[in-house]
Amino acid sequence: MTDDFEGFKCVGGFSSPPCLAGEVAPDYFDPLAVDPQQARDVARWRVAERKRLLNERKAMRSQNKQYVAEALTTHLTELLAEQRSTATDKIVSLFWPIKGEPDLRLLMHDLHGQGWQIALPVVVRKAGPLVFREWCPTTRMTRGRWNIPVPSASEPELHPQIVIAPLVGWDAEGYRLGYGGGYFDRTLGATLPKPLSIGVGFSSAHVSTIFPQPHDIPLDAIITEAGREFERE
Ligand SMILES: Nc1nc2c(c(=O)[nH]1)N(C=O)[C@@H](CNc1ccc(C(=O)N[C@@H](CCC(=O)O)C(=O)O)cc1)CN2
Ligand SMILES: Nc1ncnc2c1ncn2[C@@H]1O[C@H](COP(=O)(O)OP(=O)(O)OP(=O)(O)O)[C@@H](O)[C@H]1O
Repeated sequence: MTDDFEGFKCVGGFSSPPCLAGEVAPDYFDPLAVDPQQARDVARWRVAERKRLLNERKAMRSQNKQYVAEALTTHLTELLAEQRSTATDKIVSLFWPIKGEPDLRLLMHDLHGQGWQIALPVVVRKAGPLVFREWCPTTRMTRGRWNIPVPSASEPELHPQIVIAPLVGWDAEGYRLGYGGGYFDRTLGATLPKPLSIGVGFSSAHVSTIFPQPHDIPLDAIITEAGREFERE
């Protein structure tokens, strides 16, 4: 490599940050670049779609919700039994139900009884990755951000191999719509090795596409009361 930059518009050297790549090599194509207008349109669409899906979920009869939680428990029990043989640590994260999410607390108890360690997500930093804290049936819960019940700060931090994420919406390519904080994407994007990610929610929360953006990380599987709606090859 030569140090002669005469021919280049940018004379900063070859260690230019990626945003200058187009100046160093004019034909450079940035696959992660987004059209700002399009990004704004997608963000606006997501706000409206979340609202619609959350209202629909709110209106669901509690009998139906209970049926969904039971069916999800059956499907997840089966899936986790398949994972059991390969999982070395047997740590799975679930969630404490909020805003009409399926209540999988009985599953949390069952799995704990089967020897799984259960972790719950905690927002420790706004716009940061989630931290997971250990939960067991006797754990004292406190209120975290947005009043979400979380294991108290004295509980140990865990690194789950399997992350079960609640869905506000989902599409058939494994993309998830959540509450709009970007927390699961940030967490999955920052965790190595990447945990197995499973989205769970209502079959009726299917949308034809969530218009995935570069920050969206597709899940490995999507489970609803109808069974495995999506599974990565
Ligand atoms: N049960 C459960 N726990 C979870 C999640 C989840 O989806 N479900 N999370 C998954 O990521 C994290 C919390 N993420 C959340 C992100 C936003 C809002 C929320 O209510 N946002 C407000 C807007 C507030 C603001 O902008 O300041 C709202 O939607 O009205 C709630 C949870 C961690 N714990
Ligand atoms: N890895 C990331 N790095 C930086 N910003 C991110 C990342 N992931 C998501 N975001 C930002 O978070 C915001 C919300 O993202 P998105 O609409 O995908 O949230 P969500 O998946 O519905 O929310 P949640 O996971 O909290 O339930 C977006 O503005 C996005 O730019």
